[in-house]
Amino acid sequence: MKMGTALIYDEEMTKYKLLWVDPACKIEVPERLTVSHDALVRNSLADRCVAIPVREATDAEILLAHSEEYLEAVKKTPYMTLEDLKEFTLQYGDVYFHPNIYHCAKLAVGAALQLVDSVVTGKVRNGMALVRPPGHHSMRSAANGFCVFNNVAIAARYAKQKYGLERVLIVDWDVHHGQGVQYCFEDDPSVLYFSWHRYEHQKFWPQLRESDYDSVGKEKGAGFNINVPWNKVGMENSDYLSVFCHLLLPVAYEFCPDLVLVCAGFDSAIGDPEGEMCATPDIFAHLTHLLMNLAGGKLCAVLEGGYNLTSLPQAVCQTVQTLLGDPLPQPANLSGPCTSALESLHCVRSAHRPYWSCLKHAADLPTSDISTKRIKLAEEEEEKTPKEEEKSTEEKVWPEPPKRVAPPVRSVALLPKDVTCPEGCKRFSSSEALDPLTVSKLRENFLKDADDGDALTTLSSLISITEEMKKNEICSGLALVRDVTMAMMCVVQHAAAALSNRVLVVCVGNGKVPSHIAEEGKALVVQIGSESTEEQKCKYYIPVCLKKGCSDMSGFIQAVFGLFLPLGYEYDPSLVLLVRMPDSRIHDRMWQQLTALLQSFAQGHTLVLMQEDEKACVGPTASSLLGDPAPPLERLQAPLPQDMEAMERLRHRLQADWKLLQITAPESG
Ligand SMILES: CC(O)(O)CCCCCNCCCN
Ligand SMILES: [Zn+2]
Repeated sequence: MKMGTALIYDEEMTKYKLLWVDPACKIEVPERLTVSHDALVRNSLADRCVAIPVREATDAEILLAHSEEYLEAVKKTPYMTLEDLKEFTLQYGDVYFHPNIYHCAKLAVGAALQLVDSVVTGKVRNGMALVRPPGHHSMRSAANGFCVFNNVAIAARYAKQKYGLERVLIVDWDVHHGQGVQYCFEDDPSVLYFSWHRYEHQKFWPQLRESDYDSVGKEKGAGFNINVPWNKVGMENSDYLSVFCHLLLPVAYEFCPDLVLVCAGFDSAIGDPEGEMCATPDIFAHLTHLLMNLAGGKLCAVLEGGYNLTSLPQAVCQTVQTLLGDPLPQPANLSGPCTSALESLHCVRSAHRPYWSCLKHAADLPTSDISTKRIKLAEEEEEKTPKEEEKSTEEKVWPEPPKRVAPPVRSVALLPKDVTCPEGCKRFSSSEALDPLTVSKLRENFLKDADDGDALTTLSSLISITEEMKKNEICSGLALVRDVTMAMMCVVQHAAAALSNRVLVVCVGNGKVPSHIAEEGKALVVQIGSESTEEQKCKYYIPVCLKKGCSDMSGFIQAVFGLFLPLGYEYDPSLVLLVRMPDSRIHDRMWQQLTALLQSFAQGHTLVLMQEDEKACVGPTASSLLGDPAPPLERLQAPLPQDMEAMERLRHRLQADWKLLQITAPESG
């Protein structure tokens, strides 16, 4: 049954601020929290969430990540004079204290722990905590970067200790490196820490050598710390999605976490004075969605940074709306990753090749290893002529994120009469008759025997469903049909021609897929099976072959992340047709993961076609279409080398046409 989304917020955490002049800290203002919460209220998102109260963290909880002497020192701050507070602050970097900040810091930790409790005990499915002070820079015995206690690091330790979780994934999409988290877990294989961050070859704050891609973790923790340095500003949606598809998601699925914690900083969004990036707020809807099928959907997002009071609330709303299960917005401006991002991606993948079987086939370090660039560029920096004044981030403009309207009907089912309709789905019966022209075309084009009334009803129903999707009256649908290939042909023909849709067709399993439907680019057909179907005929028909077929989960998931998702994002369809070919032998869990992940596209307009005898798949498919998190895959063993090499060759061949398939910078080949 559909569980809720927790929202944890208390205005007490707005009751501290900078009491003196400090240019480094002036951006960290109480309004960050009020504008974010007000936006959730204004967009009727707050009242769709389960409000969970904050609480103060106990000493014991804070001591999970901090030293006693540090806690004792911070405990004294409420009684300090302004001069004492200034003096006390001097020992730390880029942070300020206030008589009420200790209280707020305890509430920020407590909020994160309340969120963990609500998600892990199943009171809610997922949730977000809007907190300040942030946490990911604070260290065992030091405040740093606006942070006093490390909210997410404490939450990870707390979750393991209280609930015996074995593996926790921390995804830090804040634009700064959460070095405090890295230090906390770098020798700990049970906590995988992933962070991307503005780095500029160590020139950007906090200018740490250990924030570079070659900090992979220590001793037993080797491989469980992943740093993606952004060596240029201006990173866009494509850069973020490429790193998710080609690095974070394959590794995260291999890690198979019991809980996902997000250091949800939104200073990585456009307009932020710290990040100076160009990714639009709607991208956080996609980043959230791509993480929501890990750990059975157990996802806790905890606010870190975000200093542009326009993009911050927009990104917070995009994140919460996705946690609530609403359809995703069409991703904006995917132009392909930039060279600098590809260099970083390439370096991180090769640095982690020894630790993750999904990266075993990553190419070697590029000859021009970017770490050497760190020194060279720093030297060049001096004599560089001053660039013409860039637009300041505050003047940056971007379109309001599109309204994400959930259609009145979430999912329909076209089923034989004897098959019960899954709860939450609406049984589809073609109410209005199709216009006679369409019917006659169906007869002549698709029906083997023109008098096959049932087939005609099925096909005309499928067409009606695609039309109602087009009008956004239905979000998604599933259909049990006698002949999936004929049904697929019919839907593609109609959708492409009549509705000028771009249709992404994902065929799971062997079987002849008439590639002519892909010819003119109105449909992109990807097919995954065990036979190396004839060489790929054109740019829009892409066969993927797995030696052991679709039952091979690790090979399959690599194809999903390395090929299907990047292709889907770039193709940007308005309809996704997921076809389960007869005897595909795909595991239900993998099928549910695929059904869930494909809802990244076309604002969730997914139509699933299955053979009539696959009644058992109706329930699981429906639950994924209804937005229930797909159950976790068990721990994946290594994908077959020959499959990975074949996919590598395919990716290499296609990347000229499909930029999001690139994982290395052009010149490094
Ligand atoms: C949570 C967080 O990662 O957003 C904190 C960022 C601290 C930035 C300190 N330097 C600021 C320099 C001012 N231009
Ligand atoms: Zn930040």
